[in-house]
Amino acid sequence: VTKRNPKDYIFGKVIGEGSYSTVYLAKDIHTNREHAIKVCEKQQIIREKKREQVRREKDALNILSNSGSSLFVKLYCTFQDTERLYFVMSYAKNGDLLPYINKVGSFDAACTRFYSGEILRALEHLHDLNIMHRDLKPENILLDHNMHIKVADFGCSKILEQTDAVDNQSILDENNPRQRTNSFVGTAQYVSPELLTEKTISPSSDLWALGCIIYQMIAGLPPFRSRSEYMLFKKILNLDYVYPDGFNADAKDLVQKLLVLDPNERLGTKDDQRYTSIRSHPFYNGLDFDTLHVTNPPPIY
Ligand SMILES: NC(=O)Nc1ccc2c(c1)=C(Cc1cc(-c3cccc(C(=O)NCCN4CCCCC4)c3)c[nH]1)C(=O)N=2
Repeated sequence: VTKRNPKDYIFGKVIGEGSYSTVYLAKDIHTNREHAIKVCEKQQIIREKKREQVRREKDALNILSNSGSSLFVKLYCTFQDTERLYFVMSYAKNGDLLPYINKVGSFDAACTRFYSGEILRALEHLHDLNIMHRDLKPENILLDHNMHIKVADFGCSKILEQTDAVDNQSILDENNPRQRTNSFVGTAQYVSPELLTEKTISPSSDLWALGCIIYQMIAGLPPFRSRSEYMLFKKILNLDYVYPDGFNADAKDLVQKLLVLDPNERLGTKDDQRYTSIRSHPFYNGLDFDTLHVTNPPPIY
């Protein structure tokens, strides 16, 4: 197969922007298929010391693209020219989850169950592949033409190498030193306490973010908010958040079991098979996780 180049695509509107990348809607002139092409400026990557992140993103996307799951954006191909790197990925026509939460203010229980259930299935798949996302938030949960999710943006992801061997089971073992990472990752409102303090890396940090997202689907805003990042981190470390009146009681119980300061005590971290204890929480009563991908999503209104 000949290597693609920018001339194989008609570039359209900008559909995403990052500190060192821009995502364009583009059409492949040979297949007429629409793609999202993430274009990274090489100079910017070097200036921002993001080479490691770009490499991790490509490695994670390659593993996921060959894993057979439709719950993630697929990486079709990559190429480069003198100034830029190009990642050709799936185009999710309906954009990300955040404008939908903002548009309706609050998801009803059926929508919260369905969409948090799809995110849970994505985390089961991701963590079973020893990959952590580490920047899970509504803006990184995309919606395809059928309104099913596709998780995007693996720029903060970490593939747990054999040497790390850090997953929730192994860090339960007292004499297993916690792995430390020196790079702060993620978005402030959704970052877990252990990433703020010991810099521990564990899949459990994505379960904390899931708790924040479930809260936000129902309350309309994330649980921890402040204009100052320092105050925001203080609130996270003090578990300083409140449930609005009328918050679904089962969802509240589930969020309380995910927004736990100790990453080893979060619901799901002791499961032999991920994440049976979250799937069996009363909030998900009646939801068939194994057919979610072929179920028509409930309308968001
Ligand atoms: N950092 C990254 O890697 N980012 C990526 C990667 C892959 C990718 C990606 C980002 C995508 C982002 C994206 C953005 C959009 C988009 C942008 C602008 C407008 C819209 C849009 O109007 N969608 C209709 C949905 N609206 C939403 C609000 C309520 C009414 C209806 C979609 C569609 N897909 C994508 O499709 N594929």
